[in-house]
Amino acid sequence: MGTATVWWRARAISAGVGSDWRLSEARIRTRCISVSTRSSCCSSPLTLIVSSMPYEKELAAAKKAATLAARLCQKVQKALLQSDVHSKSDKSPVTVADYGSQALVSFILERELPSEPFSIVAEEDSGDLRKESGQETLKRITELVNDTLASEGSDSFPTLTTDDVLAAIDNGKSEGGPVGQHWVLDPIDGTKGFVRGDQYAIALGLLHEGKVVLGVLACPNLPLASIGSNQLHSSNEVGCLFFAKVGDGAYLQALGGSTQTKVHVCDVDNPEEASFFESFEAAHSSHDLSSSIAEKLGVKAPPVRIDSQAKYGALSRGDGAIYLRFPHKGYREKIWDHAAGSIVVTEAGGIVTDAAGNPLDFSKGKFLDVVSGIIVTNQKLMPSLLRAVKEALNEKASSL
Ligand SMILES: Nc1ncnc2c1ncn2[C@@H]1O[C@H](COP(=O)(O)O)[C@@H](OP(=O)(O)O)[C@H]1O
Ligand SMILES: [Mg+2]
Ligand SMILES: [Mg+2]
Ligand SMILES: [Mg+2]
Repeated sequence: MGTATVWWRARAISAGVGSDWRLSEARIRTRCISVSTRSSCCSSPLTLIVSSMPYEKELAAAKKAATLAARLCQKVQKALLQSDVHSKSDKSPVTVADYGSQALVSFILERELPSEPFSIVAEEDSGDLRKESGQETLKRITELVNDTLASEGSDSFPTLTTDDVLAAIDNGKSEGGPVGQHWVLDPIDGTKGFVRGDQYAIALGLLHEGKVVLGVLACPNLPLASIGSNQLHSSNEVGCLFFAKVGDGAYLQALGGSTQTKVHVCDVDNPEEASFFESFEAAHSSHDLSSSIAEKLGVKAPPVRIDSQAKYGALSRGDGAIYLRFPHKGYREKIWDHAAGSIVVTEAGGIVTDAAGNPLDFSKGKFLDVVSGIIVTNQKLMPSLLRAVKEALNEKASSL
């Protein structure tokens, strides 16, 4: 077999696995306990017996970690004190909740999956918390983490010290890359939205050999009902947990707990009926360029501007049809801003590419090198969206 992923069509014979499965070569190697070749009574070329659903326990651990982190963030957002917001060296905001969420997710994953090699590529680091000026903040974060663990209602968690919290945050120093398994964490995506009291997400993905194989998006402020422009809101309840595993579809459940429902991107093929999402912050994505693209495509609805990967979640359940992201010159996208969101959307039937139509490559370390921007939509609209993007980018280049 070559090193490229080979997709097998196989029948998984295991409790709860009744349908056909697509399993990658790597997953077959790690999960398969027995392989029998074609026999006279079997029409499929291979019958695989798998020990368990692939990435099942990783998904359970990721959901638990993201749900607890969301609880911590909700508590902080409710009573956001000025002293809880700090500025990083790049002048972007970071709060006690960003650090607390990263410490909590790192701690839970390592604890829940003790037999697996542990690597996380995460946004925050403990540098500022190790300085004299960071000691009060570190104490506050440690309290928040311990209070959240205690609220789990299980006394099996130890009380973490400030050193434990620093170590858990620094687990996130991994560089990722094309080999092995790496968690990818944005402890709060949309910190500016979080501080404003708006949308944010806890975004956790898993890379296997450079590909995203699992993603969880906790969106504490996203309504459970659609936020699509022409939907009647049937409920005011907020808090969504989106999750997806490769080959298994995308699902949504209430963050507070409920049965899961399978989600699918909308199947609009007429751009006049499509609505699109973009960043709330014009500094993160050019609103001028997206409006030019929307106009060329024939989109009539005004943009829906929300913070964070909640945009990917909303798109995965068909609240809108398109997500446009065009950072300003010189900005390099990071894998934690897209890993979880992209698998949720692709497993819901959507497509995520850069502005030239290339798939996103998560195997190059913490940066995502994309051509011009990131676009997301359904299969039907993608060809015309790509044409509109190309035209708008050419127009912009010739006007400079
Ligand atoms: N100048 C810039 N251009 C594009 N993205 C930026 C940016 N500055 C920050 N970001 C990223 O945009 C993310 C938020 O995206 P959105 O605008 O969709 O809410 C931020 O995530 P964090 O909030 O995790 O830092 C940050 O990584
Ligand atoms: Mg982010
Ligand atoms: Mg963040
Ligand atoms: Mg940030």
